[in-house]
Amino acid sequence: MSGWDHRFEAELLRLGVQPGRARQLTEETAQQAAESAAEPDGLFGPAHLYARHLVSELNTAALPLSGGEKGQVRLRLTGVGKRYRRRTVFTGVDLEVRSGEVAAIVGANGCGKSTLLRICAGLTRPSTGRIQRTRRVGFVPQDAGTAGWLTADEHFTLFGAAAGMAPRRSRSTGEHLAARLAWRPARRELTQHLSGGTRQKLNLVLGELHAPDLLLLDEPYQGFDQGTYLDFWKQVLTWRDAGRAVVVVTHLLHDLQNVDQVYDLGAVA
Ligand SMILES: Nc1ncnc2c1ncn2[C@@H]1O[C@H](COP(=O)(O)OP(=O)(O)OP(=O)(O)O)[C@@H](O)[C@H]1O
Repeated sequence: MSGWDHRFEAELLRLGVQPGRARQLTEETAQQAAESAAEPDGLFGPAHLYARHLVSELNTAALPLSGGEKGQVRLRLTGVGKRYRRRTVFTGVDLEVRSGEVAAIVGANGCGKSTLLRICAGLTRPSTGRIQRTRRVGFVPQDAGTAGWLTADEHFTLFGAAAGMAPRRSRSTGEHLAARLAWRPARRELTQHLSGGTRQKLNLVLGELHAPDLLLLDEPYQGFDQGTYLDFWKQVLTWRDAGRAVVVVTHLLHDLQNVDQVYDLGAVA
């Protein structure tokens, strides 16, 4: 075994993977590198980081769910916790969100709402616990993940391509979804020239472009005017009626009348 393989296996063991399974994963990884005629370092990056990534993937079991049937579980967290170095942000989060349901995550500033949503999206690794979710996930981060030098149409094409959509379909879907938020993207306008609220509309459309089964929204209405805010909640209810599962981080108590369950993260720290 190479030095990389040794470090990889050692990190798997340190992360609690059973010895037989760790050996099997190490051999499979070495084989993949050999088949690609590449050094594992070049193909997978540093051994310890790849081991952590793999363990996180293994702990994130995909729920075998698709389609719009109501009532099926789209997201399940069991005993999920997060620590940053010595600081425990939260522990023991159990949450289940089903198709046709809207869940709100609430709690004081800094209690870990955005961290929890990133964990649900698979972008942050939990320190403890297990996550199961459907494969088709849309994530709308708090800070718009858009590029200032692209137009809205270019965003639609780019994000659509990542989901395997043809350019024309991406653009027409994006424009249709934008219209639901009372926005008609101008053909040549760069995103950097859009208002904050309009950029946030783009962010929301991009999260929904590929018709995900599960939508994860981190305070998605920042910068919206009153009319757009109401359009947004109308849209949430449309998603729910279409059998999607929605998780929304919110600070606004009056939002809670629209949701099926409220998870107070402040209460579990
Ligand atoms: N990458 C990181 N490294 C270290 N600490 C982090 C990291 N990301 C978040 N934190 C810390 O974790 C805690 C939770 O942060 P998070 O942004 O999830 O809280 P929040 O409830 O969403 O806050 P807010 O309501 O202000 O948006 C904070 O103390 C934050 O400083």
